[in-house]
Amino acid sequence: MSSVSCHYVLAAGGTGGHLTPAFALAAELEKRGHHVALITDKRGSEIPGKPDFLPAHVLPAGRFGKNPLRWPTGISAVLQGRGMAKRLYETFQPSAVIGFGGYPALPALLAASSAGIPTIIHEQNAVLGRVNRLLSGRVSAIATAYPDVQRLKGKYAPKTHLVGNPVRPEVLALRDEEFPAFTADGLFRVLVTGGSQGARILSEVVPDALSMLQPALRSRLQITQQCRPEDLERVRDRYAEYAIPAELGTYFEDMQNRLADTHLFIGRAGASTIAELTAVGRPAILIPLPIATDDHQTANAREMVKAGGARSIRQAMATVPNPDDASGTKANAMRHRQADLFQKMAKDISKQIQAMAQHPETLATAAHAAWNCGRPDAAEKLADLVESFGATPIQDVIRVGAKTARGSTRNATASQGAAKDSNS
Ligand SMILES: CC(=O)N[C@H]1[C@@H](OP(=O)(O)OP(=O)(O)OC[C@H]2O[C@@H](n3ccc(=O)[nH]c3=O)[C@H](O)[C@@H]2O)O[C@H](CO)[C@@H](O)[C@@H]1O
Repeated sequence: MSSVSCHYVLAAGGTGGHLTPAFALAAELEKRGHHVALITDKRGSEIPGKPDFLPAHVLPAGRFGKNPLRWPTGISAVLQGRGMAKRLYETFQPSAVIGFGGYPALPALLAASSAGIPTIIHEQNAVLGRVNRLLSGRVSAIATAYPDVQRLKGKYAPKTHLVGNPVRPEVLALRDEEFPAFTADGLFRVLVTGGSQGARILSEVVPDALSMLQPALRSRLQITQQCRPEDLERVRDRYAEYAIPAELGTYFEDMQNRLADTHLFIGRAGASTIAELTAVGRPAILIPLPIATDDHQTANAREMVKAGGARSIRQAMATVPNPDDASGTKANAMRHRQADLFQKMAKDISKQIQAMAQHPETLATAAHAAWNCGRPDAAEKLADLVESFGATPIQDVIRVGAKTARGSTRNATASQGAAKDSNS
């Protein structure tokens, strides 16, 4: 740990998936006496949970969709963002800039590397994301959440460091607590979430899956389920019909309390979800989002499944069409097919729950296997890596000219130091 107070800039897209680890790193760096600023988009500057000490600078989001006609707008936003980032660095004088993926990270890291400022990217998923892939050749170091990251070129291994995916301190605090006794109050508590946005498929299949459990298990169910706002009433009715007690909400702010009581999690395999389940040690049935880029949620789930901490179920359809959108014979046939697929998925999920939860010890063993996959020191390891680039305060690194060459020397030296510390 460095005793020198430095300045760092974190850059992340404005969604929970990118910002949660960025906030955790910001908290760790602040605790170590450093000054931290955030570059994000408009959504990120307004997101709940942003630490008060972290000033947010909003860059225009330069998106590159599939339509090449829109690319000029994206390129112009990146150039504009790069200029804004450069001006920020001139006053803030960061010792390193750390990107967490998402579009605002692209101009922020391009500006840093062209100014000779050391750059680090953090990849939360088990597949390298689009922005991180674009930046991977230029950056000083790559921090990963998983030991194997698909689409990360082997030639970058020397600058790649496994750190894990930092989670919120209040969730991490549960790591040393015992798995809740399955029989203490007779209840079997199941938590269902679909990532930060919720997932419609869970509303469609989970109530049915739970209703199919054998009576001994079903009669002890206590459900907490996150639903999309438009699904809330339908899911409430479904649980009422099955006489299964359920607390529903569109977003639970107190995830630490929910996880503390949970015996089994059912939901998506987003990066932060997996990091939290493994930090706390909760067994899971994971249903990866089938349309996630490069199927990264299936890749995220793999380590936990292999270890015995989770079972993974493939979602039958890529999308769930709105039942109100279609009419006529073809639409009816489609609805029947969809209902059959949902029914099959519900049966699958039910079978897996039955197998996992039939005996308290099976569930506790899976919980322990999940716990073993956790990387609770992710924020510290990432902060160590960051500090290895900023132990010596830089004064004039922004003055272009000699700085690119100087930056690369610093990068190489710091990267080697960090490799010794955190490459495991
Ligand atoms: C739909 C989508 O594109 N998801 C991507 C998005 O994840 P997304 O942000 O949707 O999902 P994650 O699992 O990474 O994070 C969800 C976060 O929301 C929290 N939560 C959830 C529900 C709730 O009621 N309360 C609550 O606090 C969870 O505890 C967790 O911290 O970025 C991740 C990181 O790149 C990717 O892995 C995901 O594939």
